[in-house]
Amino acid sequence: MIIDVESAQVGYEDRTVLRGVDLKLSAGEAVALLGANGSGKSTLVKASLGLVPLSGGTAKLFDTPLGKFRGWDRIGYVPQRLGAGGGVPATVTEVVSAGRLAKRYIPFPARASDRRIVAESLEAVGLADRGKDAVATLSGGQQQRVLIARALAAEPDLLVMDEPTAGVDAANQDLFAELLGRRKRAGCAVLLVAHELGPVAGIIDRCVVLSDGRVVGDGPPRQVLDSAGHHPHDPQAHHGMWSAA
Ligand SMILES: Nc1ncnc2c1ncn2[C@@H]1O[C@H](COP(=O)(O)OP(=O)(O)OP(=O)(O)O)[C@@H](O)[C@H]1O
Repeated sequence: MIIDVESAQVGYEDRTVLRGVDLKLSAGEAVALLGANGSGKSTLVKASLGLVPLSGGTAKLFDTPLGKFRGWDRIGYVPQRLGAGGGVPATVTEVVSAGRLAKRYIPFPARASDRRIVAESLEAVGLADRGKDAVATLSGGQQQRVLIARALAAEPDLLVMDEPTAGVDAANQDLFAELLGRRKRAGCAVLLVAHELGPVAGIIDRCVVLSDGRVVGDGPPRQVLDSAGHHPHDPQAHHGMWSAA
């Protein structure tokens, strides 16, 4: 099992945000994490990676309890949004090259093999011609694609992406889906937080739906989305998610 979270509980200050959540992800499997704003999707992702502490339950990565896990170079993680950034204007290529850091001791100058995969990753997200540009000069959607390219450049065994296609246009979402499919076929496990599946729907094996810190659906996309689409209590909360799937 690549991710194995059982009965996870997480709270911020005095608020409970995850209330006993299970999440399992196998090699070569792609899971979409769905749910309304504030349902706990990002928190579950962070808890799975040890970025927020569990107050209850257990979490393993690659069959290893989080506390003992050392294989961070096997994981590509794209957080929700690129931070506002400090004073040094990083270029697009630098940010993507950082995805190779975990693979080696001395980061620069990059080896030819590193440069090749950085270039391929940029090409795959449609940014081949922007490599020398400062990241800050890119649009929000383009910056998001820089982070996606960085995660891909690390050739991870687990890709975790929090709303990777927010702000990415339709053509590039197709490209992204294709790329994700390729990684998956190479045996990579994929965990995706999404509001809408869009073009990515075709490569998703399973959807896990969160509501108020609990799993309320877990199964093949069709099945989960159909049943949730007929949810009697809160149709508005899921509006848009179903229509795209
Ligand atoms: N660092 C934090 N400190 C305090 N509360 C937090 C923190 N991070 C998240 N929360 C709260 O926890 C709840 C779950 O947030 P989370 O980001 O996990 O949800 P989400 O499903 O990913 O939402 P969204 O779709 O809006 O990103 C929200 O009510 C949020 O305000």
